[in-house]
Amino acid sequence: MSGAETVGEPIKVGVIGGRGRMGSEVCRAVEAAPDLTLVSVVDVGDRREDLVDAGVQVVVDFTHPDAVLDNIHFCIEQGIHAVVGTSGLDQQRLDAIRDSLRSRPELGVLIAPNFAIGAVLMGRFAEIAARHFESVEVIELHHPKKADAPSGTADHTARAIAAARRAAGLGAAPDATTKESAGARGAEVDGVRVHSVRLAGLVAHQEVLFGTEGETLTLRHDSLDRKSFMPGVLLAVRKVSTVPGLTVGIEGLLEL
Ligand SMILES: NC(=O)C1=CN([C@@H]2O[C@H](COP(=O)(O)OP(=O)(O)OC[C@H]3O[C@@H](n4cnc5c(N)ncnc54)[C@H](OP(=O)(O)O)[C@@H]3O)[C@@H](O)[C@H]2O)C=CC1
Ligand SMILES: O=C(O)C1=N[C@H](C(=O)O)C[C@H](O)C1
Repeated sequence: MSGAETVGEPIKVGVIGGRGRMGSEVCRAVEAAPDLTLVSVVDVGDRREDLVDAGVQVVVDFTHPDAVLDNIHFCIEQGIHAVVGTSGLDQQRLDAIRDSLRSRPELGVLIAPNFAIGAVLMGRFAEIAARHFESVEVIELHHPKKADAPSGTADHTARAIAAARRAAGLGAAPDATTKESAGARGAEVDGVRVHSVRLAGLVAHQEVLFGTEGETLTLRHDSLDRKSFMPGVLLAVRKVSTVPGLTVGIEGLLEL
């Protein structure tokens, strides 16, 4: 099944990880959307085949970095479009998804490190700023139940900044540290330092700090509620069948 955008008929949506923090929010958002219908919710211990039995056209996955790749392969095998928010899909895993999609070229798999419009814009602004500053560091701050560090968003931002710096001919950011406690300078992602904070009370936040002689620029985004991700998720659900193949990020759907 692949034609999810049938005019007049609600798109049949299934959610994997539907009892989690994000998955339950997605279920509420889908149920409130008149053009979508929630027909299957799957979590740990449930049969993924229920998605197929329910005639799901688009699956939304918010599960765990260890589970997501297998779920995507399952969707492709079953001919179901997939919208994926789960983090942990590195280049090697993205290549495996592209391989898998070769047998089903009509299907769309849309993976977004972050579905919040402010976070997407912050990434774009960071790319623009990157070539103008000799120094840059990323700080991501999240709730303490988050499974992975650094966050998928921070990883994506750091790699985009690194690519922009390379294109501008910038070398490594200055850093004369020769003595440090383990972890004090954060993780290095494509040459960019990324610091991860886990703190009760937080949801999902990121700062990108730029510096050059005599000035600094700080970009900051705050998701204060998981509802912030829902417009992006619903947009992806509505559009995924129109963008066959693998799409990373919702920038294209937002025409950014
Ligand atoms: N792209 C974006 O905009 C966003 C992405 N995320 C990402 O989404 C993912 C989920 O985050 P969050 O909702 O906070 O996490 P939760 O732990 O709250 O939810 C994940 C849910 O998936 C379930 N689950 C785990 N493995 C499987 C599996 N194999 N099959 C079915 N269900 C499974 C979990 O069950 P159990 O608890 O029993 O393990 C849990 O109910 C993370 O990778 C996070 O980084 C989060 C927010 C925004
Ligand atoms: O786990 C979270 O909460 C989030 N995960 C995503 C990530 O790893 O970047 C997106 C957002 O930061 C919230």
